[in-house]
Amino acid sequence: MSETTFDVIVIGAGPVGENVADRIVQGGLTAAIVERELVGGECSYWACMPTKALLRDAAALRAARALPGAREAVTGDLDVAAVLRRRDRFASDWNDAGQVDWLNGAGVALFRGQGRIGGERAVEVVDTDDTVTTLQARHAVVVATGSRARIPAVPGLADTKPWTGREAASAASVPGRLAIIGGGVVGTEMATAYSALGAQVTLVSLDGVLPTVEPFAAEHVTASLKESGVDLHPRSGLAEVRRDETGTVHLTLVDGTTIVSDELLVATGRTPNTSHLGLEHLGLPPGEWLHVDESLRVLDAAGSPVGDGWLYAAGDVNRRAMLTHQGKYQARAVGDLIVARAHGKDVDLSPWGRHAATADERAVTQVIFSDPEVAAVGLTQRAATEAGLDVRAVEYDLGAVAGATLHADGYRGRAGMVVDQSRNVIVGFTAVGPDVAELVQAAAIAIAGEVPLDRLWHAVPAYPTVSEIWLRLLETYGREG
Ligand SMILES: Cc1cc2nc3c(=O)[nH]c(=O)nc-3n(C[C@H](O)[C@H](O)[C@H](O)COP(=O)(O)OP(=O)(O)OC[C@H]3O[C@@H](n4cnc5c(N)ncnc54)[C@H](O)[C@@H]3O)c2cc1C
Ligand SMILES: NC(=O)c1ccc[n+]([C@@H]2O[C@H](COP(=O)([O-])OP(=O)(O)OC[C@H]3O[C@@H](n4cnc5c(N)ncnc54)[C@H](O)[C@@H]3O)[C@@H](O)[C@H]2O)c1
Repeated sequence: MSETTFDVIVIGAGPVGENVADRIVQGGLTAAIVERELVGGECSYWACMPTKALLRDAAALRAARALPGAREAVTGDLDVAAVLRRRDRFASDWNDAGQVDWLNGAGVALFRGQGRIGGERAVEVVDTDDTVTTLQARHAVVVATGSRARIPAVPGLADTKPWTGREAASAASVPGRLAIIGGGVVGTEMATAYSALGAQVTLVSLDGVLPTVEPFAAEHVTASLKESGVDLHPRSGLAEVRRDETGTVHLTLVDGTTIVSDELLVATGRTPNTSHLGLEHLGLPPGEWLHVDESLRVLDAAGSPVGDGWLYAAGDVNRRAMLTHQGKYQARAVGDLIVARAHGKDVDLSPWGRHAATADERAVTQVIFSDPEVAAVGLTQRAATEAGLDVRAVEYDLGAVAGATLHADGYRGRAGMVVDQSRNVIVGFTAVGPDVAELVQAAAIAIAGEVPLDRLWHAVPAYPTVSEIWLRLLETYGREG
């Protein structure tokens, strides 16, 4: 019989669970991971990778068309079949053999099946033939079960069998007409992708496009979606929907507008994978997000760590920052913390300390691969003000920066930074424009490093690059003395 006792057991082998387990083994402990679907999770097969592959070819084409010389070499349209084939490759053809090899190489034991808490530090793994294997952890159990699409309770919606992000990411063909509900990140990226792939896209949103980013960035993306022919209903919701016998979807919006479409994508946020996880045995409500303390220990209803603190949660399931890279950052923090506690060593949970996931609160990075891209880190002006900070924000026309004019004719974009005036440090940065994705890491370093503005003047951007936006923002903010 194979080993069933491990130092740490991780439930869910998405990007976060994999990284927790890896960190545990690197720290000299043993780890098992339980996965009910594909090792690699949502990100590898139905989210980050395939969706970015769907967007990339159109972005390259736009870039070529923005240059008079290169434009002449573009003689046709996108080869949609080739785009989808490349997307399949980036989803590893929905085969997790490569990721399983990686787990094996990392020394992590894989158990396939549905994992559920079976008692203190115990995890039951239910196989497809209902065989139950009970695993016992010496130190900790980490829940990294992620999230899935939330389907709102709209009459007829469930019967319509709508697409979620999964189907949008893995579709075998492009529908003629695609209606999208939700103007958040998934809705906006998929409107961009499918519109470029030839679908007539309608986007319905309660609160506009990308409501959580800086308004100037959302305005650029909204204008561009309209220009590319997306039919926007930015202040409306879905009242009812049905799919007729021919497969056509009929939507009625709350304002009475009717829309006819071939497919419907629901992109209205996420719900946690915490049902059937045995949480009720611990007095926790199934189906809810897991609340955690600063060391990512799961808290009970009274706000105390479950048991003596043996249960942790990382990644989407704790809702701190639902992004792969932030979840992997949590994985590194919590993995090292569990190792430290197991060895009786001190843990450092001070802000920016080794075991603290401080960036979840202060320096979340995100790139939205819309057209144009949005790259942001830290707090928006609004979020900073709501957090009680005394901030001043400045913006600058990215299209006026020499590097940007060279990058593409007619470059349109904007960038802004939010400065905490009491400490003279940046707490937020946002850029919108073609190919701004790579700008965000410089800002992340400035924010996480709490680099004073006075010192930032000495980080001289090379000429002529888009990064000269840094100099322009500093000049706009003004230099003391
Ligand atoms: C369409 C879309 C595009 C996205 N694009 C990006 C992007 O470009 N960049 C980015 O940073 N983020 C992106 N995200 C977010 C990103 O996918 C998630 O933040 C990330 O996948 C979270 O990782 P996770 O490991 O916490 O959860 P998941 O990736 O959801 O993995 C959880 C794993 O746990 C397994 N599991 C669940 N319950 C059990 C159980 N009881 N027993 C056993 N196994 C279980 C699941 O099968 C799954 O494999 C996107 C999301 C969507 C929907
Ligand atoms: N590039 C990236 O980093 C990337 C890409 C895709 C997804 N993600 C992550 O995945 C997560 C899920 O994304 P999402 O877009 O599903 O969620 P979201 O929370 O970003 O956006 C959901 C949107 O749907 C709207 N909505 C909710 N109910 C509605 C209704 N009944 N009718 C109309 N609109 C409604 C909300 O107001 C919101 O604007 C996010 O955390 C996101 O950060 C990241």
